[in-house]
Amino acid sequence: MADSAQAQKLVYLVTGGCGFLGEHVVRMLLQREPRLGELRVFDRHLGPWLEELKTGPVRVTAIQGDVTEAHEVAAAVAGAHVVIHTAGLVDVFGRASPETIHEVNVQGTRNVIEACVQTGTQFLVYTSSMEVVGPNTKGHPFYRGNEDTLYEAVHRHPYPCSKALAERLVLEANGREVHGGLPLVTCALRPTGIYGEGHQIMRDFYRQGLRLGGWLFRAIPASVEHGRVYVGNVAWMHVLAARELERRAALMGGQVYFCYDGSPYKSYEDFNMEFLGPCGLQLVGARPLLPYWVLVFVAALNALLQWLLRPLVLYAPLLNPYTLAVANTTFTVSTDKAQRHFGYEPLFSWEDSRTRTILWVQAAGSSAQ
Ligand SMILES: NC(=O)C1=CN([C@@H]2O[C@H](COP(=O)(O)OP(=O)(O)OC[C@H]3O[C@@H](n4cnc5c(N)ncnc54)[C@H](O)[C@@H]3O)[C@@H](O)[C@H]2O)C=CC1
Ligand SMILES: C[C@H](CCCC(C)(C)O)[C@H]1CC[C@H]2[C@@H]3[C@H](O)CC4=CC(=O)CC[C@]4(C)[C@H]3CC[C@]12C
Repeated sequence: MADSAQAQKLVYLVTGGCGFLGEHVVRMLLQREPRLGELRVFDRHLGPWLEELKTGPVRVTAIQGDVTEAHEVAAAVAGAHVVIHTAGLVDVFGRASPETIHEVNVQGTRNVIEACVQTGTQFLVYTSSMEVVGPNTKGHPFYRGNEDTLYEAVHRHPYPCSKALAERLVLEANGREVHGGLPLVTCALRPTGIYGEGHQIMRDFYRQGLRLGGWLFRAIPASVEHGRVYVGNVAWMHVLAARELERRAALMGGQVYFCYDGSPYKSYEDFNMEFLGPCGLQLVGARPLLPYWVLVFVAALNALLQWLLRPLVLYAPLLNPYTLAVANTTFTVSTDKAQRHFGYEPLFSWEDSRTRTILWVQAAGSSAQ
């Protein structure tokens, strides 16, 4: 009986499977989930790289769909054993409207939950974010905190608001009866700032540095620590959590886990230099070159320009009051909850993560020339 249960092949669905994190989750499942029988990759935009995966031993089904369309989600979820819901609109730059962010991140998540309930899918892993906790609007530091650290989570920006609401929906859905009578088991993983192969903002910083003759200019004090985690380890954590939800339902159901690994605690810019430095860039200044009030002023000006220009053109620079506050507030985690609850250990050391990211930045940078 135990043998036949072990031999059972499972159907996994990854929403947002063609995004930065989603692609790593998809590839990790194919490499490291022995019970995988079929992998459904659901995304609004399917990547051409999916084709090469279709020649392997696991059946890979690409599904072009929108999480805001309940019927499309239900069709994709039907018959799946496990859903990893990573699709989301990651926008802190004002590219999308608050309504669209809410629709994708909150209503999309509601659709995924309801689809699980209607079709009898029992296991749901949700990609949440550190942003559901903070940094808060008051700029309070969160220093080496864990899942139980008390922190005043106050959100105003549409992205963290939407992630917090969606996470709550997922956690509250734990224990709901799904079609067939069994309970839904859910958990939420909260990555800090993810980096690694495919990280577009890192690539943009690299290209910007190249345009400026190899220089980047420090804007944030080196003393402000920003939590970062390697994409391969975040993907591995999703795969392990999804695998262990069944065996450890009572312990893991309804729980949140920060994503962590051995990446060093550094400021956002100093951390990026771990990769951009070996690619030939230099960060100028031991201290920020501009006084903080100038950055606050430019960020506010950018927000005003975005609002004024919106009828004519989309103006969405990296610097705005929200991104400045996030980059300028210490937020780091120190926890072993995922290790205690489901045996997570980072698959990639810091050295591996760093080397892989450097190689990718070099390749991505040269392909831009
Ligand atoms: N990038 C980061 O540093 C962090 C990301 N996260 C979360 O991780 C998840 C993945 O983020 P990334 O990979 O960075 O973003 P991404 O933008 O690269 O990937 C998101 C994927 O979701 C898909 N998607 C968006 N709207 C959709 C819709 N309506 N229907 C179907 N698919 C849709 C996109 O096409 C994309 O492939 C998100 O839920 C995000 O909130 C959490 C913490 C940090
Ligand atoms: C773009 C910011 C850095 C620019 C600062 C400037 C203009 C002074 O150089 C990024 C700083 C921190 C990033 C965010 C953070 O890593 C946490 C995140 C979690 C998520 O769930 C989504 C992405 C993000 C909000 C991430 C976005 C870019 C930064 C704000």
